[in-house]
Amino acid sequence: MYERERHIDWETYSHHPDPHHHAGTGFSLSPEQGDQLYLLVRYGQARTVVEFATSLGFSTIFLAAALKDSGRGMVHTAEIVPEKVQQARENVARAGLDEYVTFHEGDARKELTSVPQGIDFALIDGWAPAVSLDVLKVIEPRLRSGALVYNENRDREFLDYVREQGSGYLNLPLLSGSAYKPQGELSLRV
Ligand SMILES: C[S@@+](CC[C@H](N)C(=O)[O-])C[C@H]1O[C@@H](n2cnc3c(N)ncnc32)[C@H](O)[C@@H]1O
Repeated sequence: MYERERHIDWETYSHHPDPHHHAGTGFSLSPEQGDQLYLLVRYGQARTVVEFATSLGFSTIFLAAALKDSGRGMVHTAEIVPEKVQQARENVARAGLDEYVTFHEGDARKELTSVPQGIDFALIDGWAPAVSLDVLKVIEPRLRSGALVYNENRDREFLDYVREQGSGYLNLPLLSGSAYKPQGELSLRV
């Protein structure tokens, strides 16, 4: 899944805002961050997990593995690029985790409105700052008290929102130990 990323010069890289321009590139989080997600989901005994966005299914696999290893649960994951959804389905199936994943193909702002109440854990990793905050607002009424939200890209609008006084979140920058994706933001819904 890292094949194309390995050839990107991140110093000079300029991101095209249309996700359909990147059908073959995962922009996947690091294995270290995958391990962090796995641990957080296991520790929180999460059952209902939401993910924005699937991409090629790398983070989905860590989230679903945590649910499988703790006994049950479902990852509801949304992705707007159809080719990526297809590849992610194959990757998740190859990992033997398809019964723990519901794929939502389309815009996460619409697709994630059908996720059930009582979300325990959410990964926000869309690389689209305004969309990240929109997605948080879509799922917010269904976050249980004590739910964790992990924003992988620390989007500015998102950080301003969760850090505002009285926001209903407690926040913590989380180091991943990875040079590629060094830091995320973990927010607890109070
Ligand atoms: C950084 S990648 C996600 C990486 C993934 N979490 C992983 O670690 O494997 C961001 C993804 O968000 C998708 N995306 C961007 N805007 C979206 C939207 N409005 N709805 C759904 N997916 C979107 C892109 O197509 C891209 O695949």
